[in-house]
Amino acid sequence: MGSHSPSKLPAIDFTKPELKPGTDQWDSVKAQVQQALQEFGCFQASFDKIPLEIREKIFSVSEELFDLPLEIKTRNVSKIPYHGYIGQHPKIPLFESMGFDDAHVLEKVEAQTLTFWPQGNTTFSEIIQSYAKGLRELDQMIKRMILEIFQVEKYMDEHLESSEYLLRVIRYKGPKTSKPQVGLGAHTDFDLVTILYQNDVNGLGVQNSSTGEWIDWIPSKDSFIVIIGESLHAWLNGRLKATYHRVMLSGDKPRYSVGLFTIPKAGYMIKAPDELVDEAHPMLYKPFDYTELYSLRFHASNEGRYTESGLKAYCAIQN
Ligand SMILES: O=C(O)CCC(=O)C(=O)O
Ligand SMILES: [Fe+2]
Repeated sequence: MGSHSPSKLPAIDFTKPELKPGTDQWDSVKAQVQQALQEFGCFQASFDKIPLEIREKIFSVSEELFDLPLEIKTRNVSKIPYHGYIGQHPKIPLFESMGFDDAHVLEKVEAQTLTFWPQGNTTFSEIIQSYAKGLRELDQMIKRMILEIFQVEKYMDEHLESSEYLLRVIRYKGPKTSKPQVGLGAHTDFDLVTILYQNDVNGLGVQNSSTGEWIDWIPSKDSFIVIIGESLHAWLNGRLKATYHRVMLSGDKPRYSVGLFTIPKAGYMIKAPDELVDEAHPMLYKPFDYTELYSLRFHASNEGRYTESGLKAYCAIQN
């Protein structure tokens, strides 16, 4: 049920066994998604298709990865800014992150694993891959529901074909203070949809897109946070806002989190479909290529990715 009160994030249950398009259950969950997105711009999803063991181990294998020497971690490189290793950044000193492109594909993860452990690390690659593969199912259900809500579900195949998955594991050092410190400043993500999961050290806050109120997320082992990114905001011609979120930390325990990001493929132009453009909703953004714009934005700003949205600055249409 979408249990709402002003300072609690809507919670939606995706654990129903027969959650298939066209069923009553689907429509009832979709109605909750619609309400949550309209009122809040974000929600928490419970989802149990990833075995609990994998959900627990994702943090211990992350720890193993982050405990590697820096010169090994920095082998995690990517053409796209922020997809590879990030750490020791003066603006976000507590934060460290590594990315895995196409993490749901075992061979891809295995190949990347070899850059960290030349002799291989089967446990590591299998946990990463099964986590990403399981969560991809949730991502695709949510995307289909969103397209149905705006009656553009005929574009579902195009969405699936034009996007790819990036899994990022993140560690925040405990700041060793009792007063909360910034782990990651308030920002929107630039992708389509992000699904976040974390260990038992809280810290994520999300902003209600209607009221501006910040809500601390109190997670549980089977709940994930679903965040709308700028690329989906643009593709939907503004029907949904991108979700502002941030991480604040206190104490000395490290916080581990993991994000599944859906990224439009390089070369794919994000452009709102005709069905979503009319007199009441003039086209908001010029078509853009995620990779190109993201790189441009990243390089143009000293703060890298952690600035406010660059989308308006680069491609807003003056209506
Ligand atoms: O650590 C988290 O929960 C949030 C991470 C995040 O917002 C990001 O990497 O974009
Ligand atoms: Fe984010």
